[in-house]
Amino acid sequence: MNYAVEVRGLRVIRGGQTVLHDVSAQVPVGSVTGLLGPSGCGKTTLMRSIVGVQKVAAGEVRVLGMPAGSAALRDRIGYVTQAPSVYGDLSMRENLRYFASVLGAPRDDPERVVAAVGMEGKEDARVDRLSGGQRARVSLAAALLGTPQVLVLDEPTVGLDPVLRAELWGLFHRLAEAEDPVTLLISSHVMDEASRCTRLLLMREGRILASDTPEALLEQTGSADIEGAFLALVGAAS
Ligand SMILES: Nc1ncnc2c1ncn2[C@@H]1O[C@H](COP(=O)(O)OP(=O)(O)OP(=O)(O)O)[C@@H](O)[C@H]1O
Repeated sequence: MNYAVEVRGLRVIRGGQTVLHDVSAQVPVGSVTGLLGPSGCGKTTLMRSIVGVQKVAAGEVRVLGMPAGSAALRDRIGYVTQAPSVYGDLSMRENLRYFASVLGAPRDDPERVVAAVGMEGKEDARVDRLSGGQRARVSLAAALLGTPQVLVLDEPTVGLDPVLRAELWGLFHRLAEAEDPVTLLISSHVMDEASRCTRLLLMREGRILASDTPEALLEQTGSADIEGAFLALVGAAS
């Protein structure tokens, strides 16, 4: 299998505590990989390590074959944090033009990404006057500029209504299935989003509990849903 992200023996210490213990994980190219686990288990820390903004104590993180944080990865990896990463006092159009110029993305790229996230007609409203879900889509649009090969999305669907959530998952799959596939790593603490992923990384207390397809995890644990599989794996590990 071809991997877009490879993590080996990763240890991260934050605030004097070890928050990732010897984590190893792979994200296959063109997969929609869900990073699932309870609040505080280390999902954001693992994502920060993958995008190269986290100090690591030990281990190795490679993205598209290069060490995480390499300059060559800057325009190949898009990262959407939980906190809005766009300017509230600018419009969506102004934000996208600004980020496109920083990235050296094509001039018509802002238009393309506005359409990709279904925000046509709202480009000129100030971002801080948009709803939470609309603001989430502005951040996602900014991450799509320049056509990155890897997208790392930290809880992108939190607080969104079910229709919008389904639309965004549809967009994630279209990106993954495109001719030049985008690899997506998407965190969530909502286990019922697991069924929308092609692969899962289940995390608990700074460790990877399991890494497989949703179907394989259900079969392996004999569970009816991923929440049941998670509990079975926790039981087996303790
Ligand atoms: N800036 C920080 N300084 C010290 N410790 C931190 C810091 N940020 C996070 N931590 C700790 O690291 C651990 C992992 O946090 P992390 O944010 O990676 O979890 P998470 O799974 O993403 O949680 P959530 O789903 O709530 O966002 C937690 O125990 C948290 O308290």
